[in-house]
Parts: sequence; C-alpha cells; structure tokens
Amino acid sequence: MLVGIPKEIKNHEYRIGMTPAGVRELVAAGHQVLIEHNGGAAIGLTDAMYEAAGASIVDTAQEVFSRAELIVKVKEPQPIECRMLSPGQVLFTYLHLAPDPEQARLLIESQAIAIAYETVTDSHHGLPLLAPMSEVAGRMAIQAGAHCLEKAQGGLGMLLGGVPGVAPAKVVVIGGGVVGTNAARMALGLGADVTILDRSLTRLKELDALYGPALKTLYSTTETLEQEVTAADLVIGAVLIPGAAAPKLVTRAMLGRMKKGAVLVDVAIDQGGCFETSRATTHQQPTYVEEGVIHYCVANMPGGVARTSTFALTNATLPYVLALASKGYRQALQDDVHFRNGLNIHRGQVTHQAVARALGYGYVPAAEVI
Ligand SMILES: NC(=O)C1=CN([C@@H]2O[C@H](COP(=O)(O)OP(=O)(O)OC[C@H]3O[C@@H](n4cnc5c(N)ncnc54)[C@H](O)[C@@H]3O)[C@@H](O)[C@H]2O)C=CC1
Ligand SMILES: CC(=O)C(=O)O
Ligand SMILES: [Mg+2]
Repeated sequence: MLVGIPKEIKNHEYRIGMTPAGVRELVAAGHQVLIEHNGGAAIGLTDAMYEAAGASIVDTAQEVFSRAELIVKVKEPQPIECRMLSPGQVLFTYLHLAPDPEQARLLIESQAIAIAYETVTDSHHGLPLLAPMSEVAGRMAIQAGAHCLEKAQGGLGMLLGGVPGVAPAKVVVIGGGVVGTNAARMALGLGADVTILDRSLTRLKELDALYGPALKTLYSTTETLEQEVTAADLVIGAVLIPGAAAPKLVTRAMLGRMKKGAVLVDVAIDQGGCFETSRATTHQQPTYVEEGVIHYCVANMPGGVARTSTFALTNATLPYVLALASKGYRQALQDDVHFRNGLNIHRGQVTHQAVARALGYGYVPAAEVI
C-alpha cells in the first residue's frame, strides 16, 4: 500500500506521524512510503534518514494527499488538510472530534475513512494510542505548572517542593488515569503535596498501592472537588470519558474562591476541557488569566517535546499502521474489535457513539459499515 506522511501544520507542532525506524518496518513489509519534504527536520529526523529507511520524499502536502491511500498524521487535520482528503482515503491520526464540529463536518463531507488514535481501545480497558501522549502530557503538566507558579509568570511565586522549613505547594490532580498518574508521579518526585481524585475506586486503590502514603487519594464528588480545588496552588485537569466532551468539573464560581496566582493546567482541553473557564491555547501563547487564576490549556502539549513524543507515538502506532497497510482497513478493523473502536467517520457516517452524541449526528455502528 502507498502510505503518506505529511508535515504537521498546527501551531508549533513539530511531531511527525512516523520515525524513520517505523518507515523501515513498513518498507520491509512491502509498502511504499511518501514523506513530505522536511517533515521531521525540526526534530533531527532528516529527509536523508527517511530516504535511507526506504521512503520517497515529495515536495508538498498536496502530493502526499493526492497519491497516498493511507495518510498517517499526528494532529487532527486542519481545514486545509480536510479539504485535501478524497473519498475512500484512510486517515489515521488524533481527531478529538467531540469539541470540534467544524472538523467533523469537513471529514463527513470528504467521504474519507477517519480512524482516531484516541478511541482505539485494548483488552484491559486502556487507550493504547492515547496513552503514550498522555504519559508525555501528564509529565509535562507539572513542568508547565511549576513554571507558571513563578512570580514572573504571574503565579503565586512558589516552588513546588518548598525547601527545608517551608511547606511545598499543594498539587491537586483531577482524574487518575494515564495523564493523572504521570502528573502525580512527577509532582511527588519534586516533593510537592499531592492529592489525586477519581470516580473509579479501583483506580484509586491501584494508585494507593503504587505510591503508598506519599500520595493522597480522594473519591471525586462535587464536595471533594470544591474542597481541594479551592485550597490548591496547582490543579491538573486529567479526566476523560472516551470520545465524549470532558465534563466541566471546576465551575467559574469555584474558580472565584481559589487563590489569586494559583495555576490550572487543563490537559483535558483536547476534549473541550474540564474547567468551565478553559479555552484552547497554543505553545506560542499558552496561558491566560481568569478570576486571577492562571490557565494553561495547550491542546497539543506533547508537541512541545516533539522528539520524545514522535518516538513514543510511533512505538505505539506502528503495529496498527502495519495492519492497515497490509490487510486494508476493512480486514484490519474486522479482525480487531478494539481497533474498530477507532473508526469515527466512514464515508460520511459517524461510527463512534460518543462522538455522534456529542455532536448531534446519527450513529451507525462501525461493524455495520465495514
Ligand atoms: N492537551 C494535550 O496535549 C493532551 C491531552 N490529553 C487528554 O488528557 C485527558 C486524559 O487522558 P488519559 O489520562 O489518557 O485518560 P484515562 O482514560 O487514562 O484517564 C481518565 C481518568 O478520568 C477519570 N474520570 C472520569 N470522570 C471523572 C470525574 N468526574 N472525576 C474524577 N475523575 C474522573 C476516569 O475514571 C479515568 O481514571 C484526555 O482528554 C486526553 O485526550 C492527552 C494527551 C495530550
Ligand atoms: C493526544 C493529543 O491530543 C496530542 O498528543 O496532541
Ligand atoms: Mg491534543
């Protein structure tokens, strides 16, 4: 199969859909790969490396989109990319459609087949293609939050870990999944006072077993959220209901009772955000202030550490890309119910229930269309 990998065009997005090592595996399996010129150059993955792995370099995204049967990307297609898709072409990338009706409309109009990394599941209730970027974003959330807490950034002027004789900052993590666990781990490592909230008791038990008494766990209710958020110096938003828009757990009223100069990092912003006052920001202008509280809401946080993220993403996506290329999308999705959960849009029909519900479209089960 002819697989195409365009250069990412979202603001400050330097990841690329596949490393040269991934390309080499595809070529060894008998596939052809087109890479857009300088697609990985910003993170040291040169055209020469891709050519050595067996790819052909083409000058424009237009050429990648017009020739490839399967497009592999990182970020959701921007409008100009959606318009380059053709009927029956397969797109495999992050989509995050629930908060993005415009992208959904363009993908439906394209009549393409859009498979979202973030809704592919696995047999132990995980999201294997979201997980690597959630690991990155969870860890980054603490770096970003610590930076925002500095006085020059408008923050409280607090060091996360404190020093001998001075108390550490209070970090509250909402959602104890992959993002939340990685954030908690980093915050504990820096010596912060960390509390994590989740609605899943099973997950809280696992976290308790993993981190022991250093980590405080709390069952998430409006009451515990209110109590923790209003006392926090740094809050990390890390909840997810797969495919759906994030629930708004921290209201403007709660925000009004927080410390001035406290920091919110809403990692869940790519699903619309879990704070009422969140709106997506970019690496270029990552923060804004509401009610005296600093908001960091970058929707592509892993793009900030694009080299680490690209390697981590290819490690996870490669077996799926190989399956799509070798079997064709129908067979690959028929063979694996978890992979099939990634199908969001098929030739104009919405095939993921949570996405359809969030956007008000009719829903057709993936199994019926493939
Ligand atoms: N901004 C960015 O650049 C990135 C954003 N993300 C996003 O981060 C979010 C979290 O992702 P993961 O950690 O991988 O998901 P996950 O599924 O591993 O964890 C989500 C957790 O939220 C919990 N939860 C659900 N409702 C809750 C509630 N009301 N209160 C407390 N906890 C609740 C669930 O029980 C689960 O443990 C997703 O929206 C994901 O797309 C992930 C990577 C990068
Ligand atoms: C998961 C996601 O949205 C990202 O890596 O940018
Ligand atoms: Mg994102």
